[in-house]
Amino acid sequence: MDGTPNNIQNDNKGEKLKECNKKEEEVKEMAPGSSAPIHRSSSRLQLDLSGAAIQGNFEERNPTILLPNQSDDISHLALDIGGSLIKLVYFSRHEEQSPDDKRKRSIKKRFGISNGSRRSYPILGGRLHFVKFETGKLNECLDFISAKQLHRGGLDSPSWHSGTRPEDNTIIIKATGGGAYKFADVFKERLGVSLDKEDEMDCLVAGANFLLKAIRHEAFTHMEGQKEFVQIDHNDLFPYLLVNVGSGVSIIKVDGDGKFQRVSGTNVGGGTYWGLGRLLTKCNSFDELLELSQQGDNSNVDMLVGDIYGGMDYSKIGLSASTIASSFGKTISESKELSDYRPEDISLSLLRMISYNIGQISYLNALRYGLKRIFFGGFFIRGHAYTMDTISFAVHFWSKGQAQAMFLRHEGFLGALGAFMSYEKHGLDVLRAHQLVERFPMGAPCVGGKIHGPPLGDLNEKISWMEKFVQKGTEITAPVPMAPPGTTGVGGFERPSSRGNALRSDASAALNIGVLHLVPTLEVFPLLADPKIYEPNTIDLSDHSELEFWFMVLSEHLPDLVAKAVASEGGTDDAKRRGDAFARAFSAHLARLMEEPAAYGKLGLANLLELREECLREFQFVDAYITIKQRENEASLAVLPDLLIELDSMNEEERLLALIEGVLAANIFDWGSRACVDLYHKGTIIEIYRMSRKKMQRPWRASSYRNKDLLSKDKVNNYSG
Ligand SMILES: Nc1ncnc2c1ncn2[C@@H]1O[C@H](COP(=O)(O)OP(=O)(O)O)[C@@H](O)[C@H]1O
Ligand SMILES: CC(C)(COP(=O)(O)O)[C@@H](O)C(=O)NCCC(=O)O
Repeated sequence: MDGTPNNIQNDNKGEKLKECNKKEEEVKEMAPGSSAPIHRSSSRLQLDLSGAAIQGNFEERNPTILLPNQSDDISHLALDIGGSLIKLVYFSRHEEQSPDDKRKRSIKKRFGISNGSRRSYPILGGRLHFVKFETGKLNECLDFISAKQLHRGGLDSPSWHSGTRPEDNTIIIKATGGGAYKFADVFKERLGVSLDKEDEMDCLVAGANFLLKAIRHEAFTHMEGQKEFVQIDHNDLFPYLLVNVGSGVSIIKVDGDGKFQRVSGTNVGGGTYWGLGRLLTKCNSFDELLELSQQGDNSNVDMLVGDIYGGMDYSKIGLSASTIASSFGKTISESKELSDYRPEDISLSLLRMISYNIGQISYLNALRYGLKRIFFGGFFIRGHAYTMDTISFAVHFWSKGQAQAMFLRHEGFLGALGAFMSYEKHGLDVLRAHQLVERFPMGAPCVGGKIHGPPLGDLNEKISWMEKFVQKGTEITAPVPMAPPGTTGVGGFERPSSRGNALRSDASAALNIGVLHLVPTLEVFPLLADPKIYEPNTIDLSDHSELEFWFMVLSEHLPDLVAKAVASEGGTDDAKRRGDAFARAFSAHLARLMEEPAAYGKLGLANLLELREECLREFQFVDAYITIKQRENEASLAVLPDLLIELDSMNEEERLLALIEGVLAANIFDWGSRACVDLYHKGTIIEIYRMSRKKMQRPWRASSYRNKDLLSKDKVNNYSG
């Protein structure tokens, strides 16, 4: 199982590496030409605190602190340089701002206006981005960092922001993984940065704990093709087993924040699958190898129990005839060459062998420590349905259902996130789930199971790419292979069911994670009974008929929305082009979600509508309903004096009710009534107000709130957002 000297305890782990690290740090901390150590502040998030002042009332518990000299454009980068892949997590404070936003901010700055948040720094609003490169293509990674100037954020010098860089001021970036040692010189040479090395196991645990505590719907189970998100109770998270399947596999018992023990590991991991697979199949990429496995039949390569027992089960010990008795065992008894075997079969056999093995070793370790929950991370998992099913199957089978395999959406980024967390004062650790909002770049549609298109910086590029895409007439598909349930019952390693003709879309070249928007100003509605279990989505789209219904609603409504969006931008040719591109991108994402509702995490109706907004914004439609809003505002203002007279004539109680109903009428009511939407087309907002107060039936009072006739498709026409 393990048999290696790898079971290092947290307290003595990596002493040598640490020592070497320490020496380097000592050198770093000495100011040149002096014996005095300088304060090593460069590993902190770079906040310019000069001129900081409390704004407003000093007695307040959390007064706003104004940082007048703080640049908003902080980027912050952490790396995990592994045996196979380099993972980057970087933070951008205010990326992609319009010049207008910048102007507003500089005005605010000039007049000393804070961002309005009651919470004070150091909690930062911004975005966390996740990117990966192959370690063998280190130069691409360096080019990326350099092009985006991500390493700038590592420089703790106010003067940097004004453009001068003192010669002796070294940029320091947090990094973990073996490559932080191996490639330290290259980083120094190419980017002039020093890698501040963090222990890999520390980082994996910190990353996993952060994700499990801070991100809603981070963990999920995957059994027989079914993905189910698991709500983790923060107070009942520890202990758990963390299995990181990277090039090799580390198995860690986690008891708390910073409290863990690496209890085992195995050298048969992701590197084994990819390395052996490449040699045996001549595949050019990991994804190609994984894709091949989808068409494989491992019984051509593996020796099954039935092969040994003349087609019979060995039921006495619980093994069916189709159970793999020996991976690749069939290849010894035949006088065949490698070329006589189908690469597809080899890939599948290898994938099953390694996944089962990892599942089994993990289970044994869970058993050893009495743990019920096993979280699997690392890029070997690749969001790949069949891999996850296989691992889950092994854990379930061996533990007789006592232990559970769970997977993490940010599977490959645990280490990089942990390295990021090791920057002091980024404030991330105190952010809570509701302050992290995940958004997906909507510009590039999904074709053949892959999100296509280059990383587009410029909208024109995005549109011209979209045009090419349309010209080609490429069919938009997002196949989700779901073979019929294939287990025969007597146990053993049967074939898990999520296998089919093509790779699942979330195992495509793109990552199935978005950008994490950190919004520290978001607060939980104080009257919620239990914010932890509150689910804002009243319509759960994991019910496929519900999803189909909404897919149809949104698709049918799309031309109308595009027309409005184009009109909102003056109906110009450019707006038409953008509208067309938006429609294609959004349709492609809808198609993907139809095939795989959980592709972007747990999906509810609110997410779908938010996704549509996001997509509109990506094609630079600021507000598709602006012209209608203007029309409504004008109409409302015209009748406002009469309305005020009417309200004034009421007694206080009546008036309050009328006011509340009026506010709701314009917002909630239109979500539920076809009649209301008809009014939009014929009348004005004020008419809706009057109608809602007089004779229209309120949909939320109807016996069947979820009745689809009441929840008409027209409710998506609402523009109140
Ligand atoms: N594009 C890819 N290129 C190479 N390996 C990949 C790729 N995508 C997934 N993998 C798998 O992920 C493994 C690396 O996982 P990762 O968690 O990044 O570990 P490491 O830190 O060792 O690089 C590879 O060994 C391979 O099995
Ligand atoms: C040495 C490693 C920690 C490096 O991490 P990786 O780059 O594979 O993510 C890992 O490969 C590992 O745990 N290997 C297993 C070695 C063993 O326990 O047998």
